[in-house]
Amino acid sequence: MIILVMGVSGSGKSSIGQLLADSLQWEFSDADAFHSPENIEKMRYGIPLNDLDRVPWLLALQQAIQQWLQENKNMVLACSALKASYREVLVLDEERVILVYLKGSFELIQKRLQMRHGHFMGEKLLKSQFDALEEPSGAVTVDISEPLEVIVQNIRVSLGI
Ligand SMILES: Nc1ncnc2c1ncn2[C@@H]1O[C@H](COP(=O)(O)OP(=O)(O)OP(=O)(O)O)[C@@H](O)[C@H]1O
Ligand SMILES: O=C(O)[C@H](O)[C@@H](O)[C@H](O)[C@H](O)CO
Repeated sequence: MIILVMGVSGSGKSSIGQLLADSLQWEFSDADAFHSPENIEKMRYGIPLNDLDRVPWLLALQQAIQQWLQENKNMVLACSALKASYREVLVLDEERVILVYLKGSFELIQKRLQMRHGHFMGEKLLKSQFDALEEPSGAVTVDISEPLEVIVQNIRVSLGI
């Protein structure tokens, strides 16, 4: 099974995804590693990615997901997956690709991004992330104002794993 941890930049996908994977003793993958150098540069310069920029990235992720499913691998994938059309590319099997949505306010996430250093994605892009976000229906939704360990536990309880 693949747990796809989604949400805007700074919602905690990498932190929560890694902790969740550790607690389950599953592998963790971060969709940031699938971006082209051009996409990373764009974000570093504070330019939001558009739909076209995200196509090769989504297709590379789709290929990875397909392989994990074929291998019957248990994986946690951290990926923004902001729009419904992007999720359609990624959720290749509704029973085995499970969405976990990290939900939080603009203000809370902005504060966290202001404190985060050494990451190519700055606070400047947060508004564009919320503009692009189409909240998922039918996902496990968690409140990110809680401490990390509590969030991980809430996800595990909701998924029954
Ligand atoms: N529940 C939490 N409580 C306190 N701090 C948190 C929590 N979740 C995340 N953070 C902090 O908020 C910042 C953003 O988290 P993180 O980098 O995991 O988000 P992200 O969604 O992976 O971001 P991006 O998409 O930009 O890579 C980090 O500095 C992280 O330590
Ligand atoms: O779709 C997007 O705009 C991008 O995927 C971003 O969300 C970043 O990958 C990530 O969130 C920053 O690290």
